[in-house]
Amino acid sequence: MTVSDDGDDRITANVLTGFLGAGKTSLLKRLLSLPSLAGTAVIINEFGEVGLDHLLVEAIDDDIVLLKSGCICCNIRTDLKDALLSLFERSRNGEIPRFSRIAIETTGIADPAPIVATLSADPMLRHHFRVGNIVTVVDVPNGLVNLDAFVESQRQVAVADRLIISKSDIAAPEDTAYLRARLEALNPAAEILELDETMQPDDALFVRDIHDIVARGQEVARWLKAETRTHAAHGHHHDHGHSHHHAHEHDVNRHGDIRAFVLMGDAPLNWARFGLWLSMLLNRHGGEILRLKGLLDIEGNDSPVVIQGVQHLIHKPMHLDRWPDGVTGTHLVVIAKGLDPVLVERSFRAFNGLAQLAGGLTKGA
Ligand SMILES: Nc1nc2c(ncn2[C@@H]2O[C@H](COP(=O)(O)OP(=O)(O)OP(=O)(O)O)[C@@H](O)[C@H]2O)c(=O)[nH]1
Repeated sequence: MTVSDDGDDRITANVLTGFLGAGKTSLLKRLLSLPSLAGTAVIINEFGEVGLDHLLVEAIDDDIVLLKSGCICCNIRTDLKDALLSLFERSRNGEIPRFSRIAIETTGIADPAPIVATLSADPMLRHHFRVGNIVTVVDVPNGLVNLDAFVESQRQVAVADRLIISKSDIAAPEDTAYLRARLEALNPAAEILELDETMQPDDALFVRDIHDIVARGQEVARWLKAETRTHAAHGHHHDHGHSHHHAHEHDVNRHGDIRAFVLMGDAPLNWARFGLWLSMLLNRHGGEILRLKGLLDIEGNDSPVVIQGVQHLIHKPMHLDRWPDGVTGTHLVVIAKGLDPVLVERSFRAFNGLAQLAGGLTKGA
């Protein structure tokens, strides 16, 4: 086991998700061939009776646990827990090599949020594991259709820290560009990388995350870019009647009722009051909030507090040693399904003692 920069010696669990056939196993194989990721155990959740993927991931035979009892998100969270704890025990007993990281590849039709919830909410699991980057693969040939047809596909994109566009080698460049625009609109805080099967991924995909002190500033800077993106998307939305737009551009923000927006604070927040507001929001709307990430300006603190969560779970807040260049004030990126950003913004401002904005929300997508 390795001790990370922040002194946390838990095993990092990376969730790898993406729709059926998107290229998850292929990406995982390439990642596991990197020397720096050699000490990675794998759990693959197969939908259906016969699991084949484990035959494809040869490098790591013994450390693979195959969950066959259906979709991980609805009925086998106990299996996931058992599988994780069993791997942990076996490595501690010396039956299998020690591992410092675990990759959980989900079935193509899973909503990954409950997997993250299992990892972060179960006290035993939380003691041994922490959630690292959630990586979602979306392929160009089928990605758009899947996004339109399946809410699971939208959710996979919405919760991701990294979005991988696959199969651009067999697609038209304009389709790849359009998919990228859709992904940016759906999850403006994620990093988007194009990686086809012939390209070797960087280990940073798994390794560089918000827990890494060196990467933390960069990671937060990316979240803050979301503000510009949601803003641009918002403006775009109002523009869509103009005839000079390419046909694709008309519906780039069409992703059901999932949308990203940014809450901004123009004065320092009271930590207790903010915590209460957030608890109330998550109690009531935890299922609708797919992802929440941000930087908080807290009364009495010179530097910002980083906060992030998936659905109703908020990870332990972390400090950033200084404000990123050019950034001041609270910025909270919310990706939610079926929530009216104007109402969330109103309650955020009212509860935290901030003046209401004239004209309502200014930064919504
Ligand atoms: N041309 C091309 N083919 C790819 C790429 N990535 C994956 N494939 C192929 O797509 C097919 C499906 O890839 P997998 O890695 O098995 O996809 P998966 O997401 O694990 O699939 P399921 O586990 O069935 O959901 C395989 O034949 C891969 O070789 C890519 O970037 N370009």
